[in-house]
Amino acid sequence: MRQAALCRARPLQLSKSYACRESVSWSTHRHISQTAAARNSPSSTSWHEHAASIRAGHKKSLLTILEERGYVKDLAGDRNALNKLLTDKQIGAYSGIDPTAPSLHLGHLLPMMVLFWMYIHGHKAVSIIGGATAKVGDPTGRLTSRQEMDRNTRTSNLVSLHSCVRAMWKSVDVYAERHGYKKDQTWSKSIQNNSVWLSKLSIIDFLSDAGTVARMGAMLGRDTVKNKMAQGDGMSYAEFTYPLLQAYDWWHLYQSGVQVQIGGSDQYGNIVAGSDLIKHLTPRSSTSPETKQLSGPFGLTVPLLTTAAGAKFGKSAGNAIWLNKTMTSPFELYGFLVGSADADVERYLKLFTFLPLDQISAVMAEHEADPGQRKAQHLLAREVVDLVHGSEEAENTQSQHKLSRRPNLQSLQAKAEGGKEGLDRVYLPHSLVHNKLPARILYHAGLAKSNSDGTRMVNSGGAYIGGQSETNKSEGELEFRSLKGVTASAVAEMIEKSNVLVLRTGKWNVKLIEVISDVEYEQKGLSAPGWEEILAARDQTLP
Ligand SMILES: N[C@@H](Cc1ccc(O)cc1)C(=O)O
Repeated sequence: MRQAALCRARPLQLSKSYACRESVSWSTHRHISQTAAARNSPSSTSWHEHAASIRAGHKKSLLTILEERGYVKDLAGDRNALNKLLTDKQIGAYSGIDPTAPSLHLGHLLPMMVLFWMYIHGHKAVSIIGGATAKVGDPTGRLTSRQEMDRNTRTSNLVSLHSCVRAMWKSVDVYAERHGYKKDQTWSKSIQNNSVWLSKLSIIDFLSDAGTVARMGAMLGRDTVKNKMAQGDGMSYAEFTYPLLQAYDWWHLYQSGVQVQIGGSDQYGNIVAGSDLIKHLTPRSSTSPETKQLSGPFGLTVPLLTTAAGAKFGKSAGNAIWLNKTMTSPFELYGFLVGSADADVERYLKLFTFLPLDQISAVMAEHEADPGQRKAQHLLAREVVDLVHGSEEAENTQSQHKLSRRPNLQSLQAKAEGGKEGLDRVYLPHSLVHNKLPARILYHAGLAKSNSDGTRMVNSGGAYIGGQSETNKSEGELEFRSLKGVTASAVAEMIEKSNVLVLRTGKWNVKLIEVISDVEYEQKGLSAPGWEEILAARDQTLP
């Protein structure tokens, strides 16, 4: 019976990308660059030698690294066997995401980080997008069923989630290199859609493989089933079967060496369902118990993160923080992370960055000496934006954030009076500034003769925006950066916070712009280049 099940399961077609991967031979060498090597392994030594130095206690094993950084909540399988497996052998690891939304969110990043660590240590990483499982919807931890999605939304979610995951994986290579882990051809990653195999699976094969292995007692005993039936909106047969579909994914992947599944802490039950299925469907062999254990499945769940205030991590005011920048701007992502509580930031640095632990301890010591500067939070925010959106975006976002801190007006004035800068204070109405390109604001503020003159100044690097310096402790110290690359929305966000904008052209021409409402501007009887046009347009639209 078991053999028969195996024979049916084997001929499942592999997806194209998978088939490609399979043709790449699995080298037994780890290639870790010099810098990382200094921390983790000897440069370019064989897997063998590296394993020997871990066994001798000279290097940390990958599992120890994961444990030390706080990634491991629960393990399905024996800890020491997994430790040995990850040390001795190049294996495959996977984590799945159902495309219930068009983008990854910050919560997805945690299990993905474990996959990234495995990847940069030479293990084969597989991201599964649950095109098939999303049609059923994982009921885990829910009391109410998900709203059914129409076909178009499902397809568009699938496509955009896929591109989001792909972008993440691309970013990881660059981010890893910045931290000393240099990519080589043995690094292997793939993204696969489980509808490739699940939609080809016949119901009879499914029932006779997974269906006969799963026991009703165990399935009915699961908290999700009990709670949803007793306190929730009941459970459909399809939802009840969800763990078996996920189990089948793993069984499918296991046959190509994917021995580890990683998931959020709520995924433990689904992971165990997969591990049980694999154990049942794997033919008994005459190998020793140890060899058998080492060839078996292992599950790893990451902790559920809650902020110091008890909210689910990755949600701000009840909304998810997305990794797709059209849904959550890098500025907002940075802002969310920079707002991390002092009690959380060290933990997050370990979980969401590749920074070595000694560097994290060093920054924490600096942070504790002067918590007001939020040095650790800024580092966290910058690293995560770098990982998700790349280093250029991270640098821009960080300087925009620094600029958005409200300048201290009094000391700015004092500085202007004492210094060479001719600081001129002007008012501008909201409509001339809000969501306007910086070049245009230069014109309205009287710093450029026209719109195009403003654009020319910005493009030639002759126009600047000022904000309060963070590095310099003297309050109100002005720091200028070029306006080139500063977006209208960054300026808008800045104004939203402080209502003040400091712009400079050339060396000395500085305007301190206070943004007031259109009504107040009119009441004050003020005018600025471009304001008449706004008034004229408004008068025309009046009844
Ligand atoms: N059930 C997982 C997603 C998933 C889908 C398929 C898998 O094979 C694995 C995981 C979740 O909801 O988070």
